[in-house]
Amino acid sequence: MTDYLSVDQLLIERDDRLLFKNLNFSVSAGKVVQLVGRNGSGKTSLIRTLLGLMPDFEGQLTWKGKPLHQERDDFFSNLLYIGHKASIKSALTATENLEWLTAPYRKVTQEEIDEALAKVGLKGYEDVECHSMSAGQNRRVALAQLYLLDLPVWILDEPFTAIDLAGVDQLEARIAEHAAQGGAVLVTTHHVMNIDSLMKVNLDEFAPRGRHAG
Ligand SMILES: Nc1ncnc2c1ncn2[C@@H]1O[C@H](COP(=O)(O)OP(=O)(O)OP(=O)(O)O)[C@@H](O)[C@H]1O
Repeated sequence: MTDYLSVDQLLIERDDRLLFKNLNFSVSAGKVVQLVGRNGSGKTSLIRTLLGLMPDFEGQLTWKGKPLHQERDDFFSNLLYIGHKASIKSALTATENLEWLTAPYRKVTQEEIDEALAKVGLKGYEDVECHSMSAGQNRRVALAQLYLLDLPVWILDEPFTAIDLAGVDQLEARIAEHAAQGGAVLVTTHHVMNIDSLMKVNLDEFAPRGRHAG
């Protein structure tokens, strides 16, 4: 089983305040890692650290067994990251957003975009500017990338936010399908997921004493 990303003895602080330490886990082919923890426990900080946006940490981060900082190009060319804010530009249409978001990877056709938007329940919204869509619909536009890009590793920060029940079921099924096909997923969510290949990492267990949830 390919270990794509590994976190070894990771310690992260923000403003000299320890968020967590001694954190170890791997994001491997065929697995879904669900990152949980109370608000402020450091889930987004951990993702930002993996993305190279927070250089101050202790411990080792590896990509396919090699130091992540030396393998950034390979990491980013294999990664689909959908952040908490989902990177949707409100002045662009759903189609234009998806063309823009997928451009670094490959040229997608209008037909592919139409199909992906239909899969996330946005048939008929192809040419609608995102400022006239709801929060959940905006998130669905971002999630359409999960049907357009063939990248093995997904990092999804709170992907279920603002999504209705039907959308939640569909997203969960898509995540499970990706893992079943050999993909690897790191997802932060408080949503309870029923996925066989799921492994939970609870950051509260790695927080300093006295800062556990409760
Ligand atoms: N921009 C920032 N500058 C300085 N400190 C920050 C900043 N953003 C967050 N923090 C601190 O880092 C800690 C971890 O925040 P982070 O956003 O990583 O937590 P989280 O687990 O993702 O939280 P949530 O569940 O609320 O999204 C917070 O307790 C906060 O004190």
